[in-house]
Amino acid sequence: MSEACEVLIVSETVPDYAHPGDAGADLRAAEPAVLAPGERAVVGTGVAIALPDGYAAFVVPRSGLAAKHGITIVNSPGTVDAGYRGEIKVTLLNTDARVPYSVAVGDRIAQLIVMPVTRARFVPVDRLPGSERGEGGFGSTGYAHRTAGAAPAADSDANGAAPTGDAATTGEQR
Ligand SMILES: O=c1ccn([C@H]2C[C@H](O)[C@@H](COP(=O)(O)OP(=O)(O)OP(=O)(O)O)O2)c(=O)[nH]1
Repeated sequence: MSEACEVLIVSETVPDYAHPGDAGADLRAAEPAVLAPGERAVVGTGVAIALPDGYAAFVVPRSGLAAKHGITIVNSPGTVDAGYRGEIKVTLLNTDARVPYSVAVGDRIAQLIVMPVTRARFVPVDRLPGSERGEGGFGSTGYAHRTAGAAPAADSDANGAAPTGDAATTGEQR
């Protein structure tokens, strides 16, 4: 892991990294919330930071909450800009179809990953340089393995649209 960068913070509790080597520091709820099945809520964390120039922080879900309770973040990853001085908030979503989820003050609801970011200088051109992938994407390389009966129709994608590109014309296994 690279050297720590200093992040100024205003908060009653400082987000902590649970283990050495963890990428994300846990963000805790500063207010309670109850999410009915399928419902979302914007939950404050009581944390405000000032990132150094050239850095951003990303608000990402906790895998435990996702796997055990179906709790995710609507706009994952939420982007915290270096110039943002407001409270970091988490837009939680309860994806469980039946069970409501309650958030108590102090619950760890998300994690914050601080990263250096590059700003692009966009250069308009008429044609892009060639590449091995070309325009292939959205499943163009197919599936690694499917058991019989579980495979989607070979000639359509998830929306029922016919594929384009080489796989469609060569009959390559998708
Ligand atoms: O999950 C998130 C995402 C964003 N933010 C804060 C930090 C970020 O710097 C600011 C604006 O976020 P974003 O740029 O994603 O919002 P927007 O919808 O584009 O609104 P704006 O017009 O304010 O930029 O809101 C959060 O607290 N939590």
